[in-house]
Amino acid sequence: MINIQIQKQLDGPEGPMLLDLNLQVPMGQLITLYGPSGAGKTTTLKILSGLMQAETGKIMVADSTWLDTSEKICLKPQDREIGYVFQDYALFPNMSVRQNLKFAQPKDKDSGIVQELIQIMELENIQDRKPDTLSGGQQQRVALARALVQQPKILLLDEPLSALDLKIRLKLQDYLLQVHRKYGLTTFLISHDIGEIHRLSDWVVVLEEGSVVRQGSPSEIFINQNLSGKFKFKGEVLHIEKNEVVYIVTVLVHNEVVKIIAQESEVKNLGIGDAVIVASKAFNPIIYKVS
Ligand SMILES: Nc1ncnc2c1ncn2[C@@H]1O[C@H](COP(=O)(O)OP(=O)(O)OP(=O)(O)O)[C@@H](O)[C@H]1O
Repeated sequence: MINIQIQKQLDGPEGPMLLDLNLQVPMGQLITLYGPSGAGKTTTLKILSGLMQAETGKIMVADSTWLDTSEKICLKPQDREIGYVFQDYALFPNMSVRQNLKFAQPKDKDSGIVQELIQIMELENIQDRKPDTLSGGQQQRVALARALVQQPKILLLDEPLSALDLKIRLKLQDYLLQVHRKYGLTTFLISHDIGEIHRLSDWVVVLEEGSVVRQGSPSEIFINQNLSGKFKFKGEVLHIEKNEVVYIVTVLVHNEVVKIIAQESEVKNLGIGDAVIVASKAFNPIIYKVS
């Protein structure tokens, strides 16, 4: 179990904001932090990694205490067995792919891991190249491999795929799931992409203004939302994207872009540019064509 209880005063988007979390998650899961900009998602990952300090709090990972402000315990980032991947790849530009991985490898750890990750992440053909000769997707594969060379228990992913186009993103999601499972990691992902969250996550934690406002499985969070009142509005279909089990329909309503989860039967006759009504039905939004 990972037990996170942290408090930190932040300068929120609309003034002072208290990041105040009390979160328990089982080891081995892929947990997504979801929520509006400025909610405190990145700060949470930074405090977990030890790159930023909480004012008060406690972080327990299985039996080990990473942080306990009342006991003045605060493990250094390098002692926390964490791998971190950001949106920008932050690779060493003067080193080849293999050298980037070798450099990250702890001296006392298994030397076979670099070769293993080169194979898993399919980096053989680019292992002697420098990062600036690689595409974004290739660089992000290297960044992921480099984080895993350290054989972390916990992988922190701060919107690692958001700069990539959809096709590459889907491929990278497969790599992510593969390594998450193979190495028995506990992974914290920040993502705004509902399709990605559905594909990858076991558990979703929704943060707003520094607090957890909801948590549950992706379906509980995005499909079975209990909407309090009925609503109905007209819009235009901008995009339809198939996820493994559902469709995500992007609809323009006035100046708002809204994403709706829909079943196959609901999108069968829908096309880009169609006028639609988005309405609540028995607490779940449904979508249907009006012209
Ligand atoms: N060291 C700090 N001290 C005070 N305020 C901070 C500090 N670091 C970040 N903040 C503020 O805390 C708020 C939350 O930032 P954070 O980066 O955690 O949000 P986020 O949910 O990751 O947002 P986004 O989705 O835009 O990346 C922001 O308003 C930010 O300006």
